[in-house]
Amino acid sequence: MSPSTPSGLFSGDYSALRARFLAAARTAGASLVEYLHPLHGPDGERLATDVAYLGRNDARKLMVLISGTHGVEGPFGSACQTAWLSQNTPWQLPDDTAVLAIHLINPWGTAWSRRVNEDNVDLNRNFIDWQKAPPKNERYGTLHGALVCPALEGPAHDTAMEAYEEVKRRSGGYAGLAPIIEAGQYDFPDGLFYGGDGPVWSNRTLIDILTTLAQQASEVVVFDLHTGAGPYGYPALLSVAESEHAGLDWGRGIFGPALSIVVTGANATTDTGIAATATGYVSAAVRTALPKARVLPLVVECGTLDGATVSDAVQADNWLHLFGKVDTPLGGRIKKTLRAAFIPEDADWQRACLAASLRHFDRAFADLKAVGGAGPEKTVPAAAAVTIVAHPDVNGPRLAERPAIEVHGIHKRFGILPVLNGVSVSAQPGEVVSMIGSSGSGKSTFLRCINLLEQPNDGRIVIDGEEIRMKKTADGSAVPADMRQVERIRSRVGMVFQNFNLWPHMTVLENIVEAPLHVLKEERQATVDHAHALLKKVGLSDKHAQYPGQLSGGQQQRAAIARTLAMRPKLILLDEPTSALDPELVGEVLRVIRQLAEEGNTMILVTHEMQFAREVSHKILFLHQGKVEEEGAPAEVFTNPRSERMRQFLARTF
Ligand SMILES: Nc1ncnc2c1ncn2[C@@H]1O[C@H](COP(=O)(O)OP(=O)(O)OP(=O)(O)O)[C@@H](O)[C@H]1O
Repeated sequence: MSPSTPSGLFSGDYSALRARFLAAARTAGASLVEYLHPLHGPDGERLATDVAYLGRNDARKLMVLISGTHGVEGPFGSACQTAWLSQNTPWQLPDDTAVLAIHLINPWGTAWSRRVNEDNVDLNRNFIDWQKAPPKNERYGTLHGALVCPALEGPAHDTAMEAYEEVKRRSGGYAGLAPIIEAGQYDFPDGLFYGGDGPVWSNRTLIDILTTLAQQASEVVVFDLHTGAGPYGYPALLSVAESEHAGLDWGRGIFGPALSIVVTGANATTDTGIAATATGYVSAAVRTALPKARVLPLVVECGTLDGATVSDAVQADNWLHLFGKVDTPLGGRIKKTLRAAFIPEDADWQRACLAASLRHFDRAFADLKAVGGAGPEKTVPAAAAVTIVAHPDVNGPRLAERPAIEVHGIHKRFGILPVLNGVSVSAQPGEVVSMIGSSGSGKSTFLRCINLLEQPNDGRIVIDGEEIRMKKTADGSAVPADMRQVERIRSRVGMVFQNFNLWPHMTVLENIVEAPLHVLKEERQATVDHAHALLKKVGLSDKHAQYPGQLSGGQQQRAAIARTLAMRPKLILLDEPTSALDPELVGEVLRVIRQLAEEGNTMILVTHEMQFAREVSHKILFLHQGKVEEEGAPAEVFTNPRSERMRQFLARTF
């Protein structure tokens, strides 16, 4: 891979970055350790920080590369790591020298295109000494109200803007404000440059990685890879320190005037574009974590747009996550602006930043190898990779995962006929819940209430953390308060019906691409490619040009499942997906559903296929006359049913 052709290396897609890095690390012969993050990415993907280690475990000289401290900047650091690992293949290392590449230390931020982490924490302000009270930033407090204003327009917005502009004028423009705002603050969890209230997951993970894999080293060079400050396309090489230390002289010796040293402090200044007033940098953390080593902490900082523009983009993104919605046109624009402020879609910028960074790595690495005399270099065996899956959280409580769906106390009447009498269910991401029960017990009605194909008369529905807002009508029953919200949430919930519901006048392919093109406004070619991939997955590659009427029932249902998956749903509801099929066609549809379960899709399944429900589900709900009569793990419910009704039902159906 040549740095003159970086196309694709800077992709904003977390999974693509990860796949490229892992492939490069494996080819280089690295051992890999995966630190799983407790949360998922926007497409439901598992998030992790990947760690590649090249060389002997007892190597006393170590080069460390860290990417993604600020999530949205991750594509730059990832590109550097991937290109450097690839460029040096086959790897020649002396016995005493090793390389440690820490890929996307804030994986949530990269996956969700945020500078901060999942708790709105700026990781580069989080590495403070938490035994002491966090630093105070009184002047940020005076600006907070103007920086975090809920209104985008109108009098409240105008007042906030006037206040902000006034302080900016008095400070001599954004350059005067930046040292206040970017110094970090520990009092406003919804604010900018928030440092947190304790060590966050990425902090604990970085320290665990260094403690586990770097303790043996006595000479350590660390690169932390950033974008967004300094002049456009000119990567600056910095070393950030709270005071002079031996590593800084080492850095001066290697890089001479090319290295800018930034000594931080309450009133410190720098013209590098970063905040000299801040504390809690990664650079401080690596020195604290490796107290016995001489550490040279380096930062590569690639300038993009001017400071005020980058700051506006960060501020807008903070507004979006506090008060707006990401999946709206405005949300899309804010995200695009934020990404462009940190990773310009400009091949020249990307090429220049990548090439300069790789030169810095080469230069530092050559010096590191020479420290104390360079030993003979040996080729790293290509098959040395050992994959260890590390547990995600070693030092603190694991963050609770947000349920994919929570439904509380649903009531539904048809006229005077009560059908659902307070039914509740919840499913964690990746769980399959099956609803069983006699005909007429309310299973399908419940499923249809979840995505408001039927309007429940009472109850609460929370999908992927967002509650469907309801209001009461004159007769006291509840109806959705905002149909646009319902439409938006519905687009995240896939439904597979008993009778397939394919459009008869459209080909299979047209059926699949219809909603992604018109509802999600996806780009045509990408949608068509995705549709073909889904048809392959459900075993219908050769049927894309046929009309539903030309397919068997089993094939139609598999096409309907592909159509549901094309919307990349967070949750899939399946309403008796096999009950309209001839018995010999049931198996092919169940196989596809089983595959979806194994791939970690969250599903609620209404079915009469008891054996299948038992095998595939995490939880079973038995409904009787509109109430949950029994609920539990399949092994419990099917083997030791508690209620007499459940026993009778099983006796009839098994
Ligand atoms: N639109 C409707 N109007 C009036 N009654 C309805 C309507 N939909 C369902 N019902 C009634 O609500 C009750 C529950 O029906 P539902 O289809 O939810 O049950 P089910 O458990 O899914 O049954 P099955 O397993 O037979 O599909 C039934 O008595 C049904 O007749």
